[in-house]
Amino acid sequence: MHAGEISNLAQAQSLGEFLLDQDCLFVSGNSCLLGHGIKHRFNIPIANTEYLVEELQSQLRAHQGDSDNAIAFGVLPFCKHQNAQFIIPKTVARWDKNVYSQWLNAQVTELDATNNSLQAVRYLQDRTHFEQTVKDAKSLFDSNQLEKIVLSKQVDLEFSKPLNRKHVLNQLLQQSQSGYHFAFPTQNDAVLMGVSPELLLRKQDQTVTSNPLAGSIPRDRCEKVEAQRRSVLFSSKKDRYEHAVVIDDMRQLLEPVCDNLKIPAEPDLLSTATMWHLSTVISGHLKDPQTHILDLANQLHPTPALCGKPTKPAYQHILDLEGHDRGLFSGIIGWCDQHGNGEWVVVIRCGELKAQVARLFAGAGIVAASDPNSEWLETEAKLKTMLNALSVQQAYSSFNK
Ligand SMILES: C=C(O[C@H]1C=CC=C(C(=O)O)[C@@H]1O)C(=O)O
Repeated sequence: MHAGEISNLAQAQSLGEFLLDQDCLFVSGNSCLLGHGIKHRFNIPIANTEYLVEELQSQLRAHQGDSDNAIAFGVLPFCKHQNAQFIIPKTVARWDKNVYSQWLNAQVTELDATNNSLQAVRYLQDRTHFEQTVKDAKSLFDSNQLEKIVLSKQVDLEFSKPLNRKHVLNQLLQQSQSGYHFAFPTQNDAVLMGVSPELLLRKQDQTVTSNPLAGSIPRDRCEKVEAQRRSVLFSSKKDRYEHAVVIDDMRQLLEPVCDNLKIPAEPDLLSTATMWHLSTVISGHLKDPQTHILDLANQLHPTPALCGKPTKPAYQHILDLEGHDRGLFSGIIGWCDQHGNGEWVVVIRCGELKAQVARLFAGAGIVAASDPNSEWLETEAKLKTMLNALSVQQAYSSFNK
């Protein structure tokens, strides 16, 4: 199942429609990997990485057909006691991103956007709850139990009519030029879609690349304010520390398995349509060419950008403090082939769309210097990627007044 190349609209149009209940999408740079139809869907527990990789490889072999390099799309949950979901598509094609965007855009009409209003907003963790968890977490830093923890909220948006998922995906592509757009039909008849800014791991032969993010500030329309915010973020001791905790953790895991691991001494700034982040691009050359991408990705996951440091106690405190299962949110999503190459990003700036409800997720890294109110506002700003794609930014704000 070698991925064929789709580079013009005429070629694309001959393929019919993108069907969100059975097609998978993963966008990286100018290229989209598209899986059409479901040949085989399966689950694998993620608690044991060796088992995960062996089972995945054996499923790919069993369903490779006449291909010499079958591809699976998948999503790993946040919790290590749950299962990853995988899909081996009937066909796979690599598209030029612009061609894919035009093709998708041609499948939605303006009518799709109208007459669907926001009826209710239900927080699984509301502002009071979230701010209290930040305060509780701060007492754990005082007693030296933790260096960092990522706390999150989930919110259900209920609409008057079933959501037009294709329209929402189209909006995500139109509104966010950069980032890794994804769509994956989950087992419970929902579609997980979003645009993640954070590359956990890419592997092509012996080369691995990662782009961890941690430390954030919302964007602003005014160029002057933007410049101020960039400089505040870049020089913020609190955000630099939040970032350094993630980088140290990744270095520990990648250094022993890579030759020539490159990690810049200082972070850079990366922007999405709504946020600025501290960002570091890490690259290395794998010592063992046989290493499968999920060998490493499942060990790196969850990094302190989604969980905390030390990982195990942070994870346990997240369960206690948040009080709701994160499910696939803050997991990892991507694809891999039979040679163990692939690309996985963290499941953030996204939503699970099911019938009339969109469940959104947003988290923030908490360290000793965190302020509960600012962290809540940061999570609100992070929701904007999906609120804008759902065209409900204003309606959502009026529910919060
Ligand atoms: C947990 C999220 O963001 C993570 C990724 C980038 C920056 C983050 C931060 O600055 O807190 C978070 O660690 C989210 O967007 O829901």
